[in-house]
Amino acid sequence: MGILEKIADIEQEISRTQKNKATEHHLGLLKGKLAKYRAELLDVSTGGAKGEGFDVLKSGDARVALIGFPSVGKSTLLSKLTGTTSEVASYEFTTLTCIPGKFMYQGANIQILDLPGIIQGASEGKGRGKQVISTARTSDMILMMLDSTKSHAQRAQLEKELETVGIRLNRKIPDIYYKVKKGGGVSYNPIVKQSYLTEKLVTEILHQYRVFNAEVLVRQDVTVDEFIDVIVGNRIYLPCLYVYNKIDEITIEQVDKIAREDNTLVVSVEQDLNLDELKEQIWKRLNLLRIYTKRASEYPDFDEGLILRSGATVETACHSIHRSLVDDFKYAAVWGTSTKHNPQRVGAQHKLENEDVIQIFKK
Ligand SMILES: Nc1nc2c(ncn2[C@@H]2O[C@H](COP(=O)(O)OP(=O)(O)OP(=O)(O)O)[C@@H](O)[C@H]2O)c(=O)[nH]1
Ligand SMILES: [K+]
Ligand SMILES: [Mg+2]
Repeated sequence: MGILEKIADIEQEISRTQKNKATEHHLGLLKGKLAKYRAELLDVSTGGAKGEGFDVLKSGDARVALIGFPSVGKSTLLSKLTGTTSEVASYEFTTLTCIPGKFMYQGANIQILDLPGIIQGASEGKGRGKQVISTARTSDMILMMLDSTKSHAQRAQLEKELETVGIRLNRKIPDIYYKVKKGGGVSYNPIVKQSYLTEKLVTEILHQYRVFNAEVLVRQDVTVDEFIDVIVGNRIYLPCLYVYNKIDEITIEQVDKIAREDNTLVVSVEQDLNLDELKEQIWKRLNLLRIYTKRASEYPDFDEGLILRSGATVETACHSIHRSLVDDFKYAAVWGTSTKHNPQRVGAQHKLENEDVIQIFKK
């Protein structure tokens, strides 16, 4: 039996099995097996999926991947936002490769990738699915474009394709410490009460992956799927914005209903509706910091700024100003929300926040 058939079998068995306390353990094991076959299929663990993506040079401060079914308006958006031309047409699969473009927002240079439309079964290699998904894995954020005139089910279908290949949307990395050991068996330590995991289930799932000695420290109440994610590894956690396009074709009541959903924005790319808000929402989800630098007895330069990743420290800022600055670094003065007083004298490990102003003092 091929892997695809094995996967289909297990999926069928999972959907046939009633979900209750008595079947929980069995279902957990099935999920473990399913994740294993999927990993084999995609070969992500061996790096097979790498390099299969479209080879587009990463440039700018962050990368956004446009994912959606055919003809939802992805290329129309790329052309509008970036001025790069990507062919737009009313027929499906107009775009057959990856077209990069970029736009500036809040001083950040944001790269956006227009990709071929994906179809159901993409995760198994249908269409250009594998390439699109591999490229999506290299991005910092997914912009999932949906057609607001079409069935609402499209969103769940696309989410499933991405889930299948280990992309987790708008979710945090489960707080589990997991380490494979040389001996001593499986040591399972839940720090908080678990609703789904048991020592037996954890041990048996690990056995499916031929892991017989490991330390598992679970620091939050997790689902079986979250546990499996940690075991399989190679998961990618990305922010996702759901963008419903073509609202010019639906009623105001319908627009209102869609707009109320989480992480969702309604737009009409063609009619220029809500595109400024779209840029703002992209910026927010990329979690970038804009930091201003200042010289002694001068005002900060609010036109120029450093664009850093969330979590960046004063040391990171030094690096992005000049390579050798860290060596000469004595201390920094910081004004902004990251400090108690303004200015505050801080060391290299001080964490910066958006819109902080920083002045570096050298030895
Ligand atoms: N009514 C309406 N039509 C739009 C809007 N945006 C794009 N379209 C139309 O939707 C069709 C598909 O647009 P594309 O940009 O080619 O869509 P795509 O998602 O890139 O399609 P593929 O590359 O084939 O996957 C075109 O006929 C566009 O004119 C919009 O806001 N409203
Ligand atoms: K199209
Ligand atoms: Mg296109």
